[in-house]
Amino acid sequence: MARKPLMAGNWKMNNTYAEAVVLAQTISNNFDKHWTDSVDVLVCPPSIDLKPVNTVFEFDHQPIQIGAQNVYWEPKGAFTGEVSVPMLKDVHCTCSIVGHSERRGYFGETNEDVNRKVRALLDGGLYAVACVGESLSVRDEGGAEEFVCAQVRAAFAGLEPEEAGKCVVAYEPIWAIGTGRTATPEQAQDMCAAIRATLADMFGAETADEMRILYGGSMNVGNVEQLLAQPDIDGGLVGGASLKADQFVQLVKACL
Ligand SMILES: O=C(CO)COP(=O)(O)O
Repeated sequence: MARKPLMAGNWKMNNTYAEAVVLAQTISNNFDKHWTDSVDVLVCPPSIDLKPVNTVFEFDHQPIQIGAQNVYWEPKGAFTGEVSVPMLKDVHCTCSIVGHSERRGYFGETNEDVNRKVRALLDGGLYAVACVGESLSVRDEGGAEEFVCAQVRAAFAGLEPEEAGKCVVAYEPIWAIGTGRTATPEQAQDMCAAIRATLADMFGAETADEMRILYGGSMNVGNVEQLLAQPDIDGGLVGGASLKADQFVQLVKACL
């Protein structure tokens, strides 16, 4: 089964409100809505900018999805600083990133937290973009595949195959994020193949074959073609290059 690629921009903690609106508008102005016949496109701004960014895309009738960078699993209540699945749904998010290495590293997010977030998103009708990836020391010790596949198992523990099938995995080696040092296409492919084998073991080959696995980590217009040419890489989760409208649009076009 041919998987539809997904090109996703993770804006991280960048842009003021005005800058976010200008970036969304510039993407929209340079975007041909027919592209989404063959590629899904997702933008993940800071949560404060989800509504205005989506308003730009909806006003222009652009079929560009918006997603959050993080979510909490409780629906509402006394959880200062958190944002819930119903809140994301209310501003027309289709998904949230969960388990990004920056959340795991700086904010102590655990595999169990990631699993709760995946569960909450699916229960609320949204899908998860679950991030996995090893540090350089884990890779140098030769344990990268085992480490990453354990993260996949933990993120999707307890799901039914139909639920898992809605989700996306993003393989982001920590040593390649924001460093300009991309994994080689072979390194990325090998890991994405191992992730798919893990998904097949958990949910069956048919589901694993449907699920999209993205690569993230210094993806840019210079390396995107080679990465997308790999059989188990179905798109990208892009940080730095997604903050420049022209570059993000080029990355989308590379999926066509
Ligand atoms: O972490 C990433 C996307 O979630 C990747 O970031 P960069 O593309 O800036 O390396």
